[in-house]
Amino acid sequence: MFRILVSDAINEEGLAPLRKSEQIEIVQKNVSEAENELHEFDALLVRSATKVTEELLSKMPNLKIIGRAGVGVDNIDVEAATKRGIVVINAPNGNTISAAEHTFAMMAALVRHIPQAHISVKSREWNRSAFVGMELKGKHLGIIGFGRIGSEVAKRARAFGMTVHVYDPFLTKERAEKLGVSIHTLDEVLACADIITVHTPLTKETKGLLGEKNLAKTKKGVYLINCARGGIIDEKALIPFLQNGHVAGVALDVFEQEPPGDHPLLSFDNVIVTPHLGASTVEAQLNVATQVAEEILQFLEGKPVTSSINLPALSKDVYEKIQAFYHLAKKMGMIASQYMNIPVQELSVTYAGTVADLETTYITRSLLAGFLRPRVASTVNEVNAAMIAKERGITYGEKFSDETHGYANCISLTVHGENRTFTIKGTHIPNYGDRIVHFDGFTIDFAPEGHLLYIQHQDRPGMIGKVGNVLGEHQVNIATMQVGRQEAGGRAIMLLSLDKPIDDAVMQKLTEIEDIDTVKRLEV
Ligand SMILES: NC(=O)C1=CN([C@@H]2O[C@H](COP(=O)(O)OP(=O)(O)OC[C@H]3O[C@@H](n4cnc5c(N)ncnc54)[C@H](O)[C@@H]3O)[C@@H](O)[C@H]2O)C=CC1
Ligand SMILES: O=C(O)C(=O)COP(=O)(O)O
Repeated sequence: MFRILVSDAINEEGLAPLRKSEQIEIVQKNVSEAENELHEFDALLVRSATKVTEELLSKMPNLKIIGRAGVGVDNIDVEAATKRGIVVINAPNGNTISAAEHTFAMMAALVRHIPQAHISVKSREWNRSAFVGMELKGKHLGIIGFGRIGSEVAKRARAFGMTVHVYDPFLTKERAEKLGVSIHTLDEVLACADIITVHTPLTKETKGLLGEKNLAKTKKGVYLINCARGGIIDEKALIPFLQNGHVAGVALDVFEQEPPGDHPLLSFDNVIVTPHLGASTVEAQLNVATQVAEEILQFLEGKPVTSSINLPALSKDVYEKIQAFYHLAKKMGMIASQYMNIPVQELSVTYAGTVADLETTYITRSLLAGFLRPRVASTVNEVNAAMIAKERGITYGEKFSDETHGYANCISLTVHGENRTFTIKGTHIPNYGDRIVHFDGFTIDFAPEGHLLYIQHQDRPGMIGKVGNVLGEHQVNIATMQVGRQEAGGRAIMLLSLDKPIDDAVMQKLTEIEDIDTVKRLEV
């Protein structure tokens, strides 16, 4: 049974996929109401109101996934979630149209003074000359941030006969051409625009992007719109520009602090505001809730998610193709980590054959997670494996090769430790399973499953019997056994799979057998 905490207002119909599952219980409470049961939740579903801080995460040790029914994840400490191995997903395009339409509604309201005129008429006034506006046709619109919403705003602006000027440092020429806009520098946009609208995420670079310095570069009489994130336009810096009339009007849907309380900007007649309504339409809320609910369900059923903020993107089709290798790689990582139980500096993974054509990033992350799992006390999975490896000074890299050793596919892992290197190779055979085909210099063939026992010994007659006797005396049943040697009478290995794990006493007995050099338990 999985428990999901829904801590913000999420569209009820959108939750239907989760409600259908008998394995899921949904609790709709805000975080403080759920204070005493926070440790029980497997998933958390939020919009922008819940602040998912490190402190909150520390109270939710069972949490595996955070779903954001919307775009912006600035209310979530993604780094802290990643460290804990918690997947963070969002619904990137469910509210695009609503946010673009709201931006346009704000633009029209701003230049035609609709909110002010509305208040005036409601106050029983009829003052037509006080609300003379400006046409949008023929005006220059500056769009800062040309992603999903910015580009939808541009389409609508063109329909209104506006000229669009875009600033987005990550926008390629090809995409700009395809969308029929020209790319400008920020200074060019600031200098030419009659109206500027921002559509970036809130990042270190965009915080205060329209601050004192850049506001001074805008045209006198400019209108500004922020339907993206509070703080992209610096609220404090804006005040003198409104006071001296340089900025003709501002439309804000978002604020540095939400709600903004008694903010000085609210006392300006030419500042029009909405309470973060960009995504608040029936359609957008149904879209984002459904998208996130479906993704959470997939995740809890052990399937891949497609809109993760902290995992490589993976479609269902791709997941189906890589699934087998993903599991094989994890097992290879676990075996290598236990076998090389010394500090290691580097993992090098080589993909050959059919696996080399797949999305190997994900497979490598799985291998890395498998490798770190026996070494790390905290949860380690594909989400935080790269971060934990970095913290521990372990580098890793991928290579591709044609050498499949006769198999259709082959994954090879070489672990570089202090004064020692270890290589393991594995293959996945459809309808047969995973096989380890090379182990530390030996050609071998065993299934990487369950309680494995590795023994390295001198190739002498009777060795198998001696090992069998010790295990038999201790009631340990051998399920399978594979042997390999480099040359007759030389170094040889046995890999046994046992029905139960063996304890230290049995290990000791095995080590005491003459001609046995090494005995290791490998749990997969
Ligand atoms: N008011 C509301 O209710 C809503 C607000 N939003 C917010 O709108 C914003 C845009 O959302 P989307 O278009 O979906 O995101 P997006 O990721 O599709 O687009 C963001 C764009 O900003 C650009 N960008 C990043 N850093 C930049 C920089 N330093 N300078 C200029 N451009 C930069 C990126 O290259 C990208 O093209 C986000 O902040 C999102 O949280 C989204 C939905 C509803
Ligand atoms: O999706 C976004 O980024 C939004 O800002 C929408 O926020 P909300 O879900 O309406 O609190």
